[in-house]
Amino acid sequence: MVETCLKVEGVSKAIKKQTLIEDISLQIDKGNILALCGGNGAGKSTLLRIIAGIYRPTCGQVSINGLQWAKDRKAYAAQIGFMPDDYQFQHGLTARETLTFWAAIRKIPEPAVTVDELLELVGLEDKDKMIVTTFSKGMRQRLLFAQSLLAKPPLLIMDEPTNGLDPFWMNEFVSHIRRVREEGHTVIFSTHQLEIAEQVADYIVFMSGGHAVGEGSTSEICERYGSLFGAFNYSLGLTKM
Ligand SMILES: Nc1ncnc2c1ncn2[C@@H]1O[C@H](COP(=O)(O)OP(=O)(O)OP(=O)(O)O)[C@@H](O)[C@H]1O
Repeated sequence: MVETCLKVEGVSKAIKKQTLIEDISLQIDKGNILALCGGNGAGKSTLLRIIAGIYRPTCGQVSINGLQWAKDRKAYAAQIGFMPDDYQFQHGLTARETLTFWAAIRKIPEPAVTVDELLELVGLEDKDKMIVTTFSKGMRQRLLFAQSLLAKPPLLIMDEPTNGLDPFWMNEFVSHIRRVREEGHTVIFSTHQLEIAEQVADYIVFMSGGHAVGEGSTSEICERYGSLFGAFNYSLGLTKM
């Protein structure tokens, strides 16, 4: 029987009378990958932050493996690894110290994946003593990706994970995410890179103006609209089919 990992039901968020997202519902079966696609300001990051427990929804609810943030924060937090799109790194810490620091904050005394393994996975093993604030954008992204895997969480939430990656690391990212899925993890990520979504996502949700404006399995969408790009333009009302 297929089990649901993530369930988002009627979620809206307003800040100071401005509606950021409205009445979003979606779900992901365990071991599947969902990509959120949409233009700038569509509401992707807002939705991911709500799922990660960083923002409280104004209404609606989110459950991960049956757990809700409001009812049991600790158990909910243990379900997730979050890769933010923008992060101010702790000043003065090396790459190794940064991962150890996050493991301590998340109370992972013996991480499921060791810091050495993670540094190697993201190709930073020989940069482990470098101060992270001197890293390039792509190197920072790779370190953020590594930290999201620290606890080998059931649900990985990633905001623009391939932003700033060079073509080699973009391919590596695709391989890592496929491996993560093979290990039974569930993934939700946002991206502007439709080719990445096409390569790894089982399911796509298009967002525009804070609403979910189209969704379907990647293969169905590509068959129906010719490509994700065609569906993206259609979902934004840029082309008529
Ligand atoms: N803290 C906030 N306070 C007020 N408005 C916000 C806040 N955060 C985001 N917004 C607004 O909410 C809307 C959705 O923003 P969000 O960052 O979720 O979009 P996005 O789809 O992730 O965009 P992008 O692709 O450009 O990263 C935008 O209009 C943005 O200006």
